[in-house]
Amino acid sequence: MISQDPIKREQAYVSRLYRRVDSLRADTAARLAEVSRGGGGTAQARVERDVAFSEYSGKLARLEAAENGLCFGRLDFGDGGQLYIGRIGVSAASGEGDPLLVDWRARAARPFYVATAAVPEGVHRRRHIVTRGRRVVSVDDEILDGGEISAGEGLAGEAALLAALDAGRTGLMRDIVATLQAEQDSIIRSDHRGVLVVRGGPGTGKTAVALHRAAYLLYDRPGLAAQGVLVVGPNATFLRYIGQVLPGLGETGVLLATVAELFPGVVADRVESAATAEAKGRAVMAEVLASAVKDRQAPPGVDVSFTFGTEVLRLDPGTCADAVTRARASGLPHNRARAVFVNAIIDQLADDLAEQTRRLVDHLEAEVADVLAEADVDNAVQNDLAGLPWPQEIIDDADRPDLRRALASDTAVRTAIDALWPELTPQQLLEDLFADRRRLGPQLTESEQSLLVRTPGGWSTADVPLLDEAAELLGFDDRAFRAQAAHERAQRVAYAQGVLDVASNGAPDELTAADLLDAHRLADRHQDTDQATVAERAAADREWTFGHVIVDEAQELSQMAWRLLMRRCPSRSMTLVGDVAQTSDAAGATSWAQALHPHVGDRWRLSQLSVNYRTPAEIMAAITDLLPDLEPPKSVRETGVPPWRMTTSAAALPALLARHAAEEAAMLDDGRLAVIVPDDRLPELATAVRTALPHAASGSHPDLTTPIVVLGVKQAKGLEFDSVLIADPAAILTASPRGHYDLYVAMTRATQRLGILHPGQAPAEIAHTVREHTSDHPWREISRGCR
Ligand SMILES: Nc1ncnc2c1ncn2[C@@H]1O[C@H](COP(=O)(O)OP(=O)(O)OP(=O)(O)O)[C@@H](O)[C@H]1O
Repeated sequence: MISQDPIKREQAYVSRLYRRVDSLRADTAARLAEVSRGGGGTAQARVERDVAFSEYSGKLARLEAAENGLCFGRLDFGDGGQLYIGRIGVSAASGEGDPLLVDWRARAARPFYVATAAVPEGVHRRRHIVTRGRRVVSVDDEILDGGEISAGEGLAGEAALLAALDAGRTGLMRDIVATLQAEQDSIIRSDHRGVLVVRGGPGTGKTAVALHRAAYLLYDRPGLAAQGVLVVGPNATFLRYIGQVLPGLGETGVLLATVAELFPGVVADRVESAATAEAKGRAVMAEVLASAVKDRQAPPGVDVSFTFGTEVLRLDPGTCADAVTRARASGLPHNRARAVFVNAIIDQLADDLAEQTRRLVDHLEAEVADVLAEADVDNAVQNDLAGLPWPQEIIDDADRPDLRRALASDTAVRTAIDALWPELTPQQLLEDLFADRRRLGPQLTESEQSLLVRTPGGWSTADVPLLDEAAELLGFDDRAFRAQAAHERAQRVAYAQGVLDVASNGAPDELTAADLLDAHRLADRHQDTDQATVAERAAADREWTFGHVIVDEAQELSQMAWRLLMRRCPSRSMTLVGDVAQTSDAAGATSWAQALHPHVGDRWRLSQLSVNYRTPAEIMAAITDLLPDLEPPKSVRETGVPPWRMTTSAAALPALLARHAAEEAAMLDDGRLAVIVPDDRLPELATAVRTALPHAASGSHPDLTTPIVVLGVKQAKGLEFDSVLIADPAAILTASPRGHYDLYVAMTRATQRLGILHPGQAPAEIAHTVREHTSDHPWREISRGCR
């Protein structure tokens, strides 16, 4: 029993914290308003204003985000010291003494997550403070240095953790800063700079850990915010589900995207078969594309001739082949190497033209000499004729640039060059490649070629990594652009340094630009003023490279998608989370080593999460026959509510599904129910559910915050609901070669209850592990039986 005193005591402290945060907020808002009001002025004043604006608005966002659950813990140390832990760091108004609140990411906060009775880390008591709004509703203490090791040893703040896990779901993922567990904390704070793989079964907190690691790195590595963090998820529904976690932690500079969204300007909405997508995802496609580009550089087998003015110019295959060799030897991508090719061709044409002209002049001279010899012309006239400017003096070295320019701008010459080495966009290259099976090359089998050939129009998700690969191979001739950008940036840095020098001469207690930034960051900020956030700029720029990339459900990525992501992160500072057993995409990874070896060899680190926080033990016991070789993570809790299944006929399934969904919906309070169905039955069964529950959400972008949602099994990946009702498990099992994994994902989405309706006999995979129910009201009876 907890007496009221600790609650009162903590309330007093928490209220004091909120007062301080309110005052910081008011102060920051006032400064922001002041900055926003200022207009015009010198360039220097504008730079200072932009800097202050972005700093104050960031600070205000962090203060606003900390409103809920501002303070959630207290550490009492054996030596009498005390620390309060919360979402942000808060210092006293005087700026002196210990902080009033320590940011959960600070080193000092670590014992809150990792101290145990076995290794108390100097902590006497760990207190979880639970608040509702600004009110403290309970506290929960653990004494760590008392010599007793409790049954829940291994879990930090067991009561607070279980309360969080039992709470109803809202359709949006929540942060877990108050109840992070030690194994999760050590991954979040890992100082590993390269690729960190986080492996774990369903519900082990992989997604939560990945997002908290992003927040931690942004706190711990100050330069990272400017480079940006990319979080890649498997689909748009999942990204909406996790979308509030980082803003809720005060971090907004993170781009959340699916792979399909990573080629700016392309909307990947073309539908194609799983087999085609799988074929497009294989690494061999990189070779196919490289060959496709080479094909477009192939020298002709016969002479190419065209007219230039009155001359007929000819390019023989040997000349073209030499130019191709020189261009390829440059090592530049196709479109940039084109300049080398064009130079070589124009050089050759200019030589040919000079040679033709010389021959013409020789011929003319000979003719004139003959005429003169035949005519009786005196010496003086002969001398005058010899002094005339003959054409060979027109095409001398000084004239060559003009001649080259004339050649290069001549339409016939350009048409000929375009045919030999065309400038290509990634879209053109791919359209042409897929339009003609002869272009598809020897790396692919006949059946693979058949999967890829198609009529033009639109792009699929699996096309995006191919477009990106093509963009790399083709390049974009941006030398002039880059030189100009480098020059402008150097000017901005010099200018910004001047501003900082002046700004740092202010009064000692005034916040100045120099306190916040160095000249380089200031210069970049200044450039960004009309460009919104780092995330928005990164989203619009295919060549943006991120400081850190997080991939959730990383097992879903094809080899071609891995290549794209590696290009976005040359530093290879990455956190990859996933469960290879949950791969449903046939192009996805079956082992981490296989996926990563081509990019980082064996230079990656593996961490493991071992506890299932989502799925209760009763439901985990039901999946043992589904994937018998798999060792599932241990559930942290039991609910006492076993899953159930019910036999029906195929004809009766839709109506029965609607009825059971409605019955469960009525029992949900404010929780969430998902009806998970085979992908190809989604429209039909969603319509059926809506006859009983008209507000049930479904479709390609269902609103997960509605109480009932009907999802295809692939859409359910990564999500969770209080209750799950699965329809037609046999169809899920047989829909794809990875059907077992799909049913495994579906069954592990529930935090409380699971029901399964199967037309005909139950599939053997669940027949013995899930109890059959024959009554009309299984939800009610099972819940009643458990009371
Ligand atoms: N330390 C924790 N405190 C409170 N809740 C937690 C904790 N760890 C995980 N959870 C909760 O457990 C649930 C599962 O977490 P999460 O979705 O991150 O798991 P996952 O491993 O990504 O699952 P899956 O691979 O099955 O999609 C979430 O509701 C998450 O908030």
